[in-house]
Amino acid sequence: MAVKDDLRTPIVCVMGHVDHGKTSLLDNIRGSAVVSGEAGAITQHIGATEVPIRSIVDKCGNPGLLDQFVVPGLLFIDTPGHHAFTTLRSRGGALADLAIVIVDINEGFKPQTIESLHILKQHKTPFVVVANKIDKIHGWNPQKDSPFMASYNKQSEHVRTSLDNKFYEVIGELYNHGFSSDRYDRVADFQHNIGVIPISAITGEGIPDLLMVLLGLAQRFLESNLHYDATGPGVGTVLEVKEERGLGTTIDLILYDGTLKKGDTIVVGSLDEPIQTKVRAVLKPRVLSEINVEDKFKQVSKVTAAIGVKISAPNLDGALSGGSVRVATPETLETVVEEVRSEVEAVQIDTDQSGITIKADTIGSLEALVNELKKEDIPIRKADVGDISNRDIVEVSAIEDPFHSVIVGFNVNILPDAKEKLRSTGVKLFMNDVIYRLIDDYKDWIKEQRALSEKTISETIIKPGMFTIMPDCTFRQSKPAVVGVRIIGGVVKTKVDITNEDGTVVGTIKGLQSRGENVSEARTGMEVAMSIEGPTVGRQIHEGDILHANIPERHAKVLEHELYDSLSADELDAMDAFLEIKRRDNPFWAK
Ligand SMILES: Nc1nc2c(ncn2[C@@H]2O[C@H](COP(=O)(O)OP(=O)(O)OP(=O)(O)O)[C@@H](O)[C@H]2O)c(=O)[nH]1
Repeated sequence: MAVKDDLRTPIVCVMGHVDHGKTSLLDNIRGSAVVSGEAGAITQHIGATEVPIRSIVDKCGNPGLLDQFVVPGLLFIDTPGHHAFTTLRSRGGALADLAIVIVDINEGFKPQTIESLHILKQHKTPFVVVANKIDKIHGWNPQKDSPFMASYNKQSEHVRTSLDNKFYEVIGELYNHGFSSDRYDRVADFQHNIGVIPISAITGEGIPDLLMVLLGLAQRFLESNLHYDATGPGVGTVLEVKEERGLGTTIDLILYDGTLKKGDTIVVGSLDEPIQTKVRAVLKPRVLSEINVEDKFKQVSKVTAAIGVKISAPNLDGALSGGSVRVATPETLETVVEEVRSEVEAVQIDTDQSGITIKADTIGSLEALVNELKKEDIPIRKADVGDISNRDIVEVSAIEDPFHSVIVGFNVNILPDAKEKLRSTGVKLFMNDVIYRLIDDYKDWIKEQRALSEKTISETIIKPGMFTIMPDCTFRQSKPAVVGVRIIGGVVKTKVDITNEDGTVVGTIKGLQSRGENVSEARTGMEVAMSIEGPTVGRQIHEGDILHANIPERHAKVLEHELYDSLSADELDAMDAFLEIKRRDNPFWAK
């Protein structure tokens, strides 16, 4: 086997929690690849670093391995983070073919570690986990750039045990999140098991192993996806829209298929109409030897996937981070414009009649947020890219449903005038840079609000209650009548009117006594003495009568529509019995 010409370089993204070492890992991969020799010199792209296969194999100290691989190397996206991962899409999927989730072995899982795993699972992207900062384990004896096992074997028994313990905590946490995993050298089937590699981004220990495992993954799972057509029209994703001196607005993009040339007509995703423009220049970064040249970039006439390049072209102002860039010919232009438009609309338009409003910084992260909210059945009224503006607040404040008078912002800021406006409205705002934190916060808030409003309602609403006057238990005939009653459904309280089986109000409960003590309410099963203002026993009420708490129509509606789920079985029985009486004459009572 040898490198196949029609396979493009797999694209790799590094994800993980803040400070767990994403940038250090990328620096290490970039730096050590540079020093590893001529043949393996890395290529710096715009927004990405390419490590050729030869460099990886050299690093592992086993040139024989070269024959085993067919992919030309690995292209690491230079912007780390799950955010970059979600932003960088290719036709609705993730742009990255592979991912590395980095976790500080001494700190374990953190919110963004978990978020990264969720996102990768959703996109079905193959990944490895690296347990970083092994050099910080107490007593560690660093072995610069050494493969992990060689380094491990040089550690004392005590250090090895300490590493093993921490390592198995990582494995345990992965298990808790639904992933079966093991140390990479013990994984036989990477499709069902996640490989975990202990590394140090500072000393370079374990990095050769990481690169080898990535290559293995690429080869095993991606070969079929990596075929590309070098002569086909270029397709890419916008990494960043940037103002450059002398060039105007430019876009940095990762081209993941086909070819892109100077003079090509391209269609670029935008929140408005897709941008149609002509490539003025295709730019690559200058290499170190050309440092004396003034310009940061050099022009090339054409590039082929996978590569990171900068493009200068007219009218790029509205280009969307994470959006598509596609080369079109006069014949395909119309179709390509339509496809690019529908990619953007698919995220924006797929919203509900009523629901919350969401904002995110890029089209990719907006899509990730929409997906997560949909999974939770949270309705979305409007999904948009950009900071939270005054207009957003005004629009949302007009929504009556308090649960929908909500803005959820992912990785965005609130503009100063909007902040001002927010104070004078009832709009609830959630902002975070971890999607599932946002969702949890929103759900917790809803729960809290529901409980609060149910509590207020249930304190004022008259609940269903049904009781019978027990035989031989008339203690006083009238003014007030005092009788012994048994509660047979729901709850009765003082100051509540009561009706008989005809629906006629016969009096008001004045007091309740249980075992000689005054009580304010009595529940099903209790036998209490009840004083009733109004009736006389033997006339309006009799021993053996079944009587009901008189629920006003408005209360009955609230009970049926809002509190039904919170009523107990016996309360429901009492409710049904009461409704039956009221609806005998008027079937639409409380409907
Ligand atoms: N000892 C040791 N320190 C490390 C290692 N990896 C990273 N660090 C340190 O940890 C800190 C954070 O590392 P970064 O690479 O900036 O982490 P990051 O994940 O890119 O952080 P953000 O970009 O803020 O999300 C820095 O001080 C690094 O020097 C490691 O393997 N060993």
